[in-house]
Amino acid sequence: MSKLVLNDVDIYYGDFHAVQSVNLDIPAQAVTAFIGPSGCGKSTVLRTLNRMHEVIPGASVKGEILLDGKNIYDRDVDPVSVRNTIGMVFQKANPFPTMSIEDNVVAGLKLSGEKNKKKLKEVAEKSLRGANLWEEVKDRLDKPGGGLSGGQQQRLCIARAIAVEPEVLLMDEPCSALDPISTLAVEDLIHELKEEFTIVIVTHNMQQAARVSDKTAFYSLEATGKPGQLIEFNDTQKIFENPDKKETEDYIAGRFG
Ligand SMILES: Nc1ncnc2c1ncn2[C@@H]1O[C@H](COP(=O)(O)OP(=O)(O)OP(=O)(O)O)[C@@H](O)[C@H]1O
Repeated sequence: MSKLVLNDVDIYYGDFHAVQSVNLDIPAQAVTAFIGPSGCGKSTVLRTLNRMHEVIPGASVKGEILLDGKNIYDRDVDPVSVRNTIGMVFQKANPFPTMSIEDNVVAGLKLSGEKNKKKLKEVAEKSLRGANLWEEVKDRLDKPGGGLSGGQQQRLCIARAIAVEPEVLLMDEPCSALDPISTLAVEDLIHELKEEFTIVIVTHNMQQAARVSDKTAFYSLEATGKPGQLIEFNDTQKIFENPDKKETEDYIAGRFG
């Protein structure tokens, strides 16, 4: 079943047409990877999926993006509620550095008015367990988030993202700042999280796309200044072993980009 459906999505930064006519069905409880050369619009498409694109001055989106069949760009939809349902994890782990580990995890819940200390503690533990970080931090929950290693900070950010119980998690190169061991820890986590969430991940690392994703969308662009396009979308295995388009094959084989 599709969780997110993009119908004829065009994306702009002011007059610049960054991405052209994307049609894509993102399946529920699976990992979908976005790959393609630099500047083809992977992050731009990702940010339209939870209405983060429009916070950039002059930025706009045309077309429809349906979440469970409802267009998230309809006038009656509150962008804040979209961002609660569709959480995001960024390239660089961005915990609040001086805030305690526990408070980092429940920051979003507190912001939405939750004050019950028992409930906050429960959610913190559940989310840290969910992010495979609990065992490493359970004895120092009151210590600053900034004191964790890079890989731990990224898992802390994932714990923070899942604490508000989203349905979809968007990840923009979540491992690009991590060492190989932390990367594997986050990849294992992504694998577990898809039981519960729909995940969309932008990655430059093709091995990573092949390892973690069920579906892969390959984007490209004809030339700098031209809009990015979705070239091919299919099962990850098919994209990597026997793509339909020559452009995809060239990119996967490292002949382009
Ligand atoms: N805030 C912005 N304002 C104007 N143009 C932007 C902005 N962000 C991105 N762009 C442009 O939109 C196009 C797509 O960028 P985007 O970052 O989505 O590509 P990408 O495929 O994610 O690239 P990379 O792999 O290098 O991160 C590029 O031409 C980029 O310069």
